[in-house]
Amino acid sequence: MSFSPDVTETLARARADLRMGVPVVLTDAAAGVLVLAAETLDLQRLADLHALGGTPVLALTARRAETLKARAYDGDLARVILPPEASLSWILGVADPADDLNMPMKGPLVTQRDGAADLHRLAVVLTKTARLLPAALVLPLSDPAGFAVTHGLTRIDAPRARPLLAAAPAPHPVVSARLPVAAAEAGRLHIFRPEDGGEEHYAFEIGQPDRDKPVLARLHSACFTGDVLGSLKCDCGPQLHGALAQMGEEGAGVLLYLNQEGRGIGLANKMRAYSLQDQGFDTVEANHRLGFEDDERDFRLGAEILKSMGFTSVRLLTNNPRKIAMMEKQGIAVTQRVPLKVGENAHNRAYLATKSAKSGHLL
Ligand SMILES: Nc1nc2c(ncn2[C@@H]2O[C@H](COP(=O)(O)OP(=O)(O)OP(=O)(O)O)[C@@H](O)[C@H]2O)c(=O)[nH]1
Ligand SMILES: [Zn+2]
Repeated sequence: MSFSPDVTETLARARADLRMGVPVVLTDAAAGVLVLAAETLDLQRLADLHALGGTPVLALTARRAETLKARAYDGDLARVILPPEASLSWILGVADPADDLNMPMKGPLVTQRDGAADLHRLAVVLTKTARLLPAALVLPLSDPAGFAVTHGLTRIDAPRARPLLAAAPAPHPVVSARLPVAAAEAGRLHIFRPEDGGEEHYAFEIGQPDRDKPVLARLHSACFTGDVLGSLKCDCGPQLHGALAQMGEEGAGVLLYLNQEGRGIGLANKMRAYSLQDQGFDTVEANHRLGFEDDERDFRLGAEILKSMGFTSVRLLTNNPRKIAMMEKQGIAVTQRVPLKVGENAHNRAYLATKSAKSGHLL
């Protein structure tokens, strides 16, 4: 029967569970673990976790561990051993850097060095892709399959899930309609939806670009603060409107609006990063203190959408060489980089300078 969810669907369920604070079970041939997202943990579930016995660990990225001065024995990952009866605020304090400067002595944190960390790594990836703080409580289970059935928990078979997490499913076109806008009356908005029920992405097509020629294109990542509120902390709003204006003037172009808010960490985490920036950290340091990489976006998505619209080459409006490299790697030729230098102001000058110094953005 085809009624049961497949691995992609089960992963989407697991993310929704973690966002609600519901645990999930991860298994492979050798072991099985119970996983709870640190961010959505509550007192009752923490008490129940302690009552199960065993030694839970808090799995963190090596980025977060570095700030906490905890040893990461698993390369990109650290497994912090939970002190007996660790409190909810202790766990949140380790996961969330908001109070790092007020409470610099969270440790010393003892980290685990023996045993496999593969399921822990998957747990952290799940919290990241659920747009939560990248921190997961992990407890080994003796009968993981039975535990999942008894408690009605989503169970994920790690070996089958990993390849899917490495390559997000390509979104498929759902609908498109004519949409005249200020920059161009001949506009058409296309909606793309991923198979896993995740965020939809949009392509705004201006005019009728010739599919046999390089199209003027922009891969724009969502920025609610800049695009909608006109934030002065970044240059996203002026870039969005500058790109549309240029396409309008040329009479043809395609603007992809990718829902990868905050360079892929989500709006809540971006606001956490902004709080850290108010404490004096730059945009890259703030991401790292939270446990994220500088840029968590998957630009393959944009290439997939362009291909499904029939485009094979672009004149790309960007200052980011990584976008160009990723397009080329995914089989979209970038015949020209069209610089998009707009919107510099007193508030975003340092941000733009950091992007050029640390993230390779072109001036
Ligand atoms: N994490 C984080 N994200 C930010 C910050 N400021 C802006 N963003 C996000 O950064 C992304 C900027 O996207 P883009 O303008 O498409 O990308 P870019 O890498 O600057 O490249 P180009 O604009 O093409 O040169 C958006 O998703 C914003 O929400 C910040 O301080 N921290
Ligand atoms: Zn922005």
